[in-house]
Amino acid sequence: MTSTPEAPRLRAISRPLAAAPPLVDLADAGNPLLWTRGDRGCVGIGETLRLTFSGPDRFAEASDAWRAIGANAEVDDPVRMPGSGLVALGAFAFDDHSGEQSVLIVPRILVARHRDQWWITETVDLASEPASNADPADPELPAARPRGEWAGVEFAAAEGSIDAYIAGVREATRRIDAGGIEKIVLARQVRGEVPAGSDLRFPLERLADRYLDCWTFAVDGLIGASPETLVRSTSGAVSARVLAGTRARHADRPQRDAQARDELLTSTKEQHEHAFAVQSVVTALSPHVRDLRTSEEPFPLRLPNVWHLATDLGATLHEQSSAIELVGALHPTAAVAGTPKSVSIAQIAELEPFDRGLYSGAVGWIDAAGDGEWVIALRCGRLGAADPDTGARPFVATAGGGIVAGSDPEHELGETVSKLRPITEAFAR
Ligand SMILES: C=C(O[C@@H]1C=C(C(=O)O)C=C[C@H]1O)C(=O)O
Repeated sequence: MTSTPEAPRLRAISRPLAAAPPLVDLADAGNPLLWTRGDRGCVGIGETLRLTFSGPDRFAEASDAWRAIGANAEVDDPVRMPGSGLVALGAFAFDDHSGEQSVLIVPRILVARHRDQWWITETVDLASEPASNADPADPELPAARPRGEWAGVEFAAAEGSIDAYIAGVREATRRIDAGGIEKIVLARQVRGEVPAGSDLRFPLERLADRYLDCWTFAVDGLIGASPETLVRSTSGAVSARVLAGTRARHADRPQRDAQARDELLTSTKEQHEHAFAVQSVVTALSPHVRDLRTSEEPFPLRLPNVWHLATDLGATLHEQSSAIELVGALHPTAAVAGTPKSVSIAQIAELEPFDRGLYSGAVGWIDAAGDGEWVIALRCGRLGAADPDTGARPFVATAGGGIVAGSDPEHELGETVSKLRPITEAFAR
């Protein structure tokens, strides 16, 4: 269901900038809207439009709504880059039946950077701002607000949740042994509390500085740094990165670390699981693209917390599919659901005692041309509503992994600890 039956009339004005402060500095301290990796990305300040979606058709409805908004918009964009002009940032829930809403947010001001090119976009809703309609002015770069407090967040697993996770992994392997399913991705959660007045730019800056091969994001309270590009679609070029297979890093013991990497590269089980994950993305993407190619051998992707087995895909878009349509076609991949897809989704609903919400859904951005970049919402947590007395906000982080025949529950638990590290460390004091 979309929350706006008729497309609003938006006006977006983009202008090049000579330079700007670091994107993180410009973000709102309490409700950041950010998408960044190295010398690229964007930050949103204020909100002109928020669309919400839910249910099994959330991607199709979002794609249609965005197309209508684009067709109805006045866009003045001499910058002409992917991500200039009218842009929305968004986050989509994992499950068709999630109680959490998927969103597209058009910020009032968007400051964006692509290497040494900077630009600013201001988007207004013409219905609610008739005065500015008469005399459109160039957008002004807002000043970065001074940093506030960061007292840190400590995380804990809810009582019984680790036992429940272990029992879930055991039951998943039992069901896999019984046949009809090869892989089920199971996750668990830890919870912390963000004190009132905390400046979320502290953890965001840590994520962005440490996880250089990841997209650091903050959209509607979903905060994290994901290594897995679901799809990037810019000017007809489509790419994706598939991850499956994980080992903890041993950054202070180089030999042990190299051994972990080699184990991952030579394990038949991991290679098999990885091939499945790649195949699921190839199958989903094929109807929309031509010249689909993959990196030859899975390569080891080194992140500060884990090694992953990775494959990069590239292709050419052969029809007018928007980035959100591609996301809808790909989601959920075997990396976050399992194989076969529909059976594994049903198993997750039975075996995980919580609604995943936006975790393992998709987070990214789309522009008026339908170009965009979306990652799988991993290595992240979600802020909840503030306590009316204390102002503190709950923050729930989720991480999981693929369970296959022979998976060891303790080992899987350890893997979730490694995958939670980006968040637990970035949010620490
Ligand atoms: C499910 C997660 O990660 C996914 C699962 C992986 C695995 O099972 O090896 C590896 C990378 C991700 O595709 C997570 O981080 O929560």
